[in-house]
Amino acid sequence: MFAKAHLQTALLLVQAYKGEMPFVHYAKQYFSSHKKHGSRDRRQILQLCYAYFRMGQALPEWPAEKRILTGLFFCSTEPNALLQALEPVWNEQASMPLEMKCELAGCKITDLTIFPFPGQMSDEPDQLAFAVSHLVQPDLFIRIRPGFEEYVIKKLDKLGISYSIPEPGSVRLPNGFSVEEHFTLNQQVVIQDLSSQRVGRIMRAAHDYYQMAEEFRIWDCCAASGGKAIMAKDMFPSALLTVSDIRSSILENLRRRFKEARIFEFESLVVDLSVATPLIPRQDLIIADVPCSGSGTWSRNPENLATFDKAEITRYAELQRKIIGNAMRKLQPGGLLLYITCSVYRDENEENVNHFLSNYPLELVSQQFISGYSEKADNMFAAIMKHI
Ligand SMILES: C[S@@+](CC[C@H](N)C(=O)[O-])C[C@H]1O[C@@H](n2cnc3c(N)ncnc32)[C@H](O)[C@@H]1O
Repeated sequence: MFAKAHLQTALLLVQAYKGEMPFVHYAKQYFSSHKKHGSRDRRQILQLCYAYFRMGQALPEWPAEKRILTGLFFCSTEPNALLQALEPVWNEQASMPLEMKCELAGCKITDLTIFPFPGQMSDEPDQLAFAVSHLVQPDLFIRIRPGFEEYVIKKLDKLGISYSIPEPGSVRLPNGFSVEEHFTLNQQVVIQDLSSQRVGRIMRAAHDYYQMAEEFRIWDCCAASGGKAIMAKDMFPSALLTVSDIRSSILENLRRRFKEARIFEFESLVVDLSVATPLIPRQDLIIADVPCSGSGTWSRNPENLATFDKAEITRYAELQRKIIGNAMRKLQPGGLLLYITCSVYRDENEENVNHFLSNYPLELVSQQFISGYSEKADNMFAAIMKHI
């Protein structure tokens, strides 16, 4: 009976939500003005809402209630109490392959065009596999900081949890594992998606290929709280690091994280790169992990699958061009520009790289779609360009 009431609340929420803020904040506001929902109710309602969002653009002609239930069925990998209460016949088949679930639900797997604007995507992903990957919540990944490899693995073994090592230094953990309870966050390990860690390997390869000195200048020009910057410092400890971001509050987070990470020597500054270039020396490596649609990470915030506005792709692509235009003024001849997005849209990725190559003295070293969708990880794009 509660499940049916929760379904009605979820229906109300998903139909009222228009993408005005992250859904988690929207739902929080709703629950704070509707105190009758206890924590178990809230969990179930949210589960139903997210099941709906994970259906994204698929089967738009189906009524919203049916899309919630179908989403719940498709997202369930084993029988569970909520599905049992709402669709007991489907619950018995919860572990079936997706193709068979589709038959049972009255659709075909090719109807699962979950992802918005697939025609705008970079060529790389297999569109259907990519679309249905959004039915699954990605895993949690940590990067082990240099010197703590043995300690972390021993501790994970001792805890007896199920983990795996997709690549040396990376650990895949079950969602819900409390990293901070067991490790000193940022000192021993950093929470960082697998694809983001792979960007580090691209950075390392380019550095080694060009035989750059170990002591060189790095500028992380869109640093946020410093995920890429900490990784860069772990790879090149003697590099002279500058970090900047448009938001001073996020740089405060960065400074706290850097302290925990025992990184004390760096310059930090607030700068809006869409309109200005900071007064800093020319750099050997600029890391530009630019603001983007985030479309490669929508498995983590699936409400975007249902609400994303196409005009945002152009808005981001233009902002990215402005940012690179100003950052370029500080790239040393012979230096490297590492352009990164967590987008799957061509305009933010390959098209922007073409624009940079045509407008600045740059040559392409490599560009790569870092595909995470088949590994329960994010999807990213990275291009390395050299100042000629
Ligand atoms: C994708 S995030 C960077 C993530 C970060 N590199 C990491 O690994 O954790 C992009 C950052 O760009 C910043 N940003 C947005 N617009 C900007 C601008 N005009 N100038 C400089 N930074 C900007 C945002 O505040 C955000 O922190």
